[in-house]
Amino acid sequence: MWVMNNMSWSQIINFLRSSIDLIAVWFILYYVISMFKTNMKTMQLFKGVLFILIVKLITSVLGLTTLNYLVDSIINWGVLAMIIIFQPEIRTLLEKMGQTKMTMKKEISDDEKERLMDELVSAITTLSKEQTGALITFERTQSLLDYINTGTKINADIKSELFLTIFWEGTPLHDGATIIQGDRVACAAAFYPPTNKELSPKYGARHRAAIGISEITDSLTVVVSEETGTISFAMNGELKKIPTKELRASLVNELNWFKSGDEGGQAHES
Ligand SMILES: Nc1ncnc2c1ncn2[C@@H]1O[C@H](COP(=O)(O)OP(=O)(O)OP(=O)(O)O)[C@@H](O)[C@H]1O
Repeated sequence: MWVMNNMSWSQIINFLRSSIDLIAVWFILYYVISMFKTNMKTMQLFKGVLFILIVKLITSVLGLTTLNYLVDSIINWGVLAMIIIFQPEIRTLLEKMGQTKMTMKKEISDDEKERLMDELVSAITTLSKEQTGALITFERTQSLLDYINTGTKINADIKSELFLTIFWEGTPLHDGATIIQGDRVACAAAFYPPTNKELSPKYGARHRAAIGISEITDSLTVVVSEETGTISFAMNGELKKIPTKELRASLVNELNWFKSGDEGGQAHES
């Protein structure tokens, strides 16, 4: 109160301006860092930029003019190159800034979520038992619109029969991935950039695609192997085998649809 009494209006306005400035910078940094954390490609970029800045600092301090000139050229052209190379990531970042929660955009009752979970578990379990290869991706906070656009839009209810029909080998849509946005099946036959990681030879193109999308977005992809029927989750660039009995609990846990996180933990296998 004493401080406020002794401040002129212009000082108060300056103080508020600086606070808004700082809060805005904090928000931008927060979003950029959260993007880096979930995206391997941008994480590598972050390390690259950090390396160049350190080299720039060293060359300036030591007065290494030729090297300094070279680093300056890299920085000047690098900004343009980064905008071109990381155009999808920049778009995702801007989209993310304008959204609140992508996973469940509209209010859905817990009963309805239980029903959706039953449909998903039933579909994935059947696909696994019948050794039908499948890729099912759940959008989380980062938009998958770019990848939905590579497939065939469906915008249908989540139904077990729909997944069994999509991934049946006789249909034109069985090749590629199905993407789920909230409580809707957004598309089928989507194409993902495969990972370049070294993987065991037992993993083919389907598993590479699942890991690939999990490296560049924070999505969760369920992969069912055609060869073995094994169910795996691809998240944050890693593949994790999921025993059928744990499928429901693992999905509930990863998708975070239920507030307390433990509803529907029992497997309801059909
Ligand atoms: N880049 C991609 N994006 C989306 N789907 C893909 C991609 N590459 C392959 N697929 C899907 O994976 C199928 C090929 O899987 P492949 O048998 O090579 O993989 P796999 O990892 O060995 O799996 P499985 O254990 O099921 O045989 C394709 O028919 C297609 O449906």
